[in-house]
This record gives sequence, C-alpha cells and structure tokens, in this order.
Amino acid sequence: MIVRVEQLVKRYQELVALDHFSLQVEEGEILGLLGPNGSGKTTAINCMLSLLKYDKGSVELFGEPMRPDAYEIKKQIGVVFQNIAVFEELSVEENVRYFCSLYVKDKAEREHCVEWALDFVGLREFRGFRPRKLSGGMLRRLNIACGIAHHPKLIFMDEPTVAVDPQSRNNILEGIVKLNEQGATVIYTSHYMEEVEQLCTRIVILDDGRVVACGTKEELKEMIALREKITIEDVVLSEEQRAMFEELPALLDLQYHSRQLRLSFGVGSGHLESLLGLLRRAQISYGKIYSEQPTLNDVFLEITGRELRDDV
Ligand SMILES: Nc1ncnc2c1ncn2[C@@H]1O[C@H](COP(=O)(O)OP(=O)(O)OP(=O)(O)O)[C@@H](O)[C@H]1O
Repeated sequence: MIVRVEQLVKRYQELVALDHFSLQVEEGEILGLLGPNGSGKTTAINCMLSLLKYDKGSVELFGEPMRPDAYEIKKQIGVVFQNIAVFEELSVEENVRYFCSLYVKDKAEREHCVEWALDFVGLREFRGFRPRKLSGGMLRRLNIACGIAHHPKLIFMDEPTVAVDPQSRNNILEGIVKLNEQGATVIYTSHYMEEVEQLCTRIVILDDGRVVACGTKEELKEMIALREKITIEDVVLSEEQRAMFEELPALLDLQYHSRQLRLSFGVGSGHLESLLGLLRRAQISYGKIYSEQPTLNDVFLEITGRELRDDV
C-alpha cells in the first residue's frame, strides 16, 4: 500500500473540513478524488503531505508515517498544486531545474531530468521564456514539469486542468496516463467528473469532508438505483398520456417540461423498446429520442441529493 490514511479529522476553527477521511491507494493506481468546490480535496492533500497539521488520524506513505521532515519520503513524491507555484524571475528551464535540484543532487542526472520534463510537457521550444510570456495552459504545464522532473513514484495533482484550453487539457490528461504507464501512482483531484471518469482507475467521492462513496466507475454506478435515462424531445402529452408513461416498468422518475419528457429507469432491460412501443400504440409524435447511461453526477445526486457541478 503506497498511501494509507486513517480517520483524518481537520478543523478550521468551527468548520470541519475533513471528517474522518480515510483512503488507501495501491501502487499503480490513478486514484481520483472527486468532489464539489469546498468538499475538502485540497485540505486532504495538504494533510497527506504534512503541509497542514490535522486534529486526528494518521497518514502513512510508502509504509512509513508521514511527517514534515520525512525527506526520504518526500523525494519520492511529486506535487502539482492547484495554484501555479513558479518563480517569475526564472525562465521555464531554470524553474524546472530549481525544483528538480531540491531532490536530485547529481548534476548530470539533474540535467537529464530537466530535458525529460521539458519534453514531457511539450515546453522545449519555450525553455528560455519567463513564465509571464506563457499562456495559461502552458503555465500549468510548466507547473507540472516542476512537480515531476525528479521522477517521483507518487504524484499528487490538485485540479491541474482548471481554466486551461482544451489542447493543454488533453496534453495534461495524456501526460498523466503516460506517467502512470511508466510506473507512477497518481492521486488526482478534480470536480470535473468526466475527467475523473476517463482517467482514474478508482474514484473516491468526497462531500463536506466525508467519503460518501468509493470504487471503480462501474462499481459506483452499480451503487445507485438509476440505470438508464431516456429523453424525448418535442413531444406534447395530455394528462392521460402522461399517466400511461407512469405505468412503465422500472420507472424511477418522470419529468415533463417545455415539451421535453425525461424518464429515469432502474434495473431491467428493454426500457427504450417498451417506450417506443408505447409511443407507437398511443400514436404520439415526437422530435428526438435518446438514451443515456448514468454519470458520476447521477451517483453524487442520488447519494447526496445535490448536483456535482461539472461546469465551473
Ligand atoms: N485556511 C483555511 N481557513 C479556513 N477555512 C478553510 C481554509 N482552507 C479551506 N477552508 C475551508 O475548508 C473547506 C474545504 O476546503 P478545500 O479547499 O480543502 O476544498 P476543495 O474540495 O479543495 O475545494 P476547491 O476545489 O474549491 O479547492 C471549505 O469549506 C473551505 O472554505
């Protein structure tokens, strides 16, 4: 086990930011810590790294208790913070070299690491630039290069794709997969459920500092009742017709607004077929019909009763 966190409690005065938060991460995982803004993701990372004191609980990394002075453990860790943390007065290359020098003392090895990291994030051509000359996405990539140049075995990434252009976002996501393929274990926080779903081998969902669910994306979706959502657009229904839909087997919910009918179904099969049969028999015309699988937002919604916003 590379990470073992037991029952962490962290308070900021009255506010309980982490409420008995536990986490286990095995070598080779890309673990997604998913939760809305303010759910405690950054606090959890900072406590795991001993950058923040916590009130209760324990953190072990690589089988050893993590402490602020645990230098041997820190050498094996890479951190990419949410806020860009680079020096304005240093060039791209000098920034990467500086951060790498904190852990890699041998000069030749360090230069090798710097070249590798610049290539890895695609900033070789910009090596002489000062950070202020870089776009937002490139700055994020520099932040990543600084965090990973020393080839850490365990990488923490705190929302590395917030406010970046789609090209940099793809570059970052592909980079994380590559790092993982090369042997790194990754802990990745995000409130973008699609990213987490695409990237992570296992997902922990946080809400108000508590773990509300944990598993692979398939396991998480198995935890909830919802199995299929079907939407019919541009449809006009009488009260009687609406009542007919309410009789459909395994129906969990029906919403009808602005000529749009949204139906949620639980376990079972052939929901679309039964629906099409009903539309045909009742001679109801419609514009478009489509079926969707549950998302992690549905999981969050069913567990907490609130939306996990994915667009901020
Ligand atoms: N230094 C602090 N002092 C007081 N409260 C804090 C402090 N840092 C965080 N908080 C509060 O603790 C809670 C958890 O914050 P945290 O930043 O860990 O959440 P998060 O999930 O990382 O959110 P975001 O995605 O917005 O960074 C929030 O309610 C936040 O307002």
